[in-house]
Amino acid sequence: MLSVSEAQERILAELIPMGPELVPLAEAWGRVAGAGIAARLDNPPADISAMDGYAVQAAHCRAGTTLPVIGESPAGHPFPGVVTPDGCVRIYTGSVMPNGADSVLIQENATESDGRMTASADAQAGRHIRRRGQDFALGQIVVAPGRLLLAREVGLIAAANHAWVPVHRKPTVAILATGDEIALPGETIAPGGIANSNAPMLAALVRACGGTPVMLPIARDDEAEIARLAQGVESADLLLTVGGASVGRYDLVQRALERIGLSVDFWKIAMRPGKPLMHGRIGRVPVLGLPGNPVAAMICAIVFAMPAIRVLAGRSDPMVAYDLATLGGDLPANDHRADHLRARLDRAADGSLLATAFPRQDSAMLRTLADSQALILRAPHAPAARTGEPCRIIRLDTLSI
Ligand SMILES: Nc1nc2c(c(=O)[nH]1)N[C@H]1C(S)=C(S)[C@@H](COP(=O)(O)OP(=O)(O)OC[C@H]3O[C@@H](n4cnc5c(N)ncnc54)[C@H](O)[C@@H]3O)O[C@H]1N2
Ligand code: MOO
Repeated sequence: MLSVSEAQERILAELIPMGPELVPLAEAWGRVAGAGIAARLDNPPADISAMDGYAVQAAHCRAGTTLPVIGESPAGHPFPGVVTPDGCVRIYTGSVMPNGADSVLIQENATESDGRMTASADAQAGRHIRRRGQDFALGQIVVAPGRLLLAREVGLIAAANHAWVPVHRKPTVAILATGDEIALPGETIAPGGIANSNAPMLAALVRACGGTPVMLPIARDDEAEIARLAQGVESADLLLTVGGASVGRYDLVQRALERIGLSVDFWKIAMRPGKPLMHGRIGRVPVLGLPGNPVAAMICAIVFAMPAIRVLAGRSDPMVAYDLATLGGDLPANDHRADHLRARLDRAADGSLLATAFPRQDSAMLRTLADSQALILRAPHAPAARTGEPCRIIRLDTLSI
């Protein structure tokens, strides 16, 4: 069976990021930069005062010096003249420094009366001045292509004087849940039935990765029906199926999709939960066949679908990050499958993260998954581990899922 990292490589290998579109800056949050975004001006655009006070020549403004106030430089209205050794200009935070001045004496160190300012401290050359271009300069790329645009990037792009932003189009991700027992959440559930938790959960994950989910109708355990519902998939950028992935008589997804041209890349990986994961392609559309057990479906989605959707969405950093924590409980030796243990995260007294696996790790227990802040990663054949030893984790509490 394939390892988790081999499976990730094969899934990501052939994905092509979505093409570009322009969106208004106000719509850019959560999107991915589709091109390098260059500054359209210097920031600050001129030497600017960082404080309220007086623009002076430092060499001629010592404690006790009195200088005439020859003018004012309010923000947005630069002083047109020049500051000479025997004068000063009233200035404010955000005002352009007048020519000739090399320092700002803050007003707490000055008194003004009858148009004259008297300093109570020495001015220092260069003090309280924000230099032109010290944040970024005209033409510099301030946001690289592939960067996720959050509030800070939106502010930066605005400061760089753009009203429109080139982004990648959002990938459309079709979600096909299968199974005779699956009912819509809220419906009366027939004996033997179960509410469709997987499709809405996966749809939410797709959104968190920057994609647009499309929930197809639930397919019964019938090859022809599964094939028919998946038929329109050419208009999507990724197909996620869920359920019917294993070896039972009614696990029909692979055979059904082969009817509409599925070519299988791999099926089954050395992972728990998630062993029956399938990867393939229908025409140009990549397909991930997720197992039906909800926790297995979600963990496969985190480990494989998240990076895949992020690649399609244009992200240059698609992988889900691993972190280090300390084990909050003992763990037994692992078998040949890479394990992903649902775990609580706490802070130790020194501030470090403590990860404690829940005692029951059944792959149908969604409440345990929802109450987990992390997955503890156990490598194939990892020996037993003791409380206090280091462990690798995937943090769930920082993924917006
Ligand atoms: N003899 C074997 N049996 C199983 C094996 C195996 O290797 N040999 N693998 C097991 C593993 S591991 C998993 S995971 C499951 C995966 O099975 P399927 O992908 O075929 O999933 P189903 O049989 O369709 O469903 C499993 C379970 O999940 C429930 N389910 C399915 N879809 C949904 C949904 N949309 N929302 C909520 N719950 C759903 C379903 O009712 C079942 O309870 O196979 C093991 N078996
Ligand atoms: O993927 Mo399955 O049991 O390993 O849930």
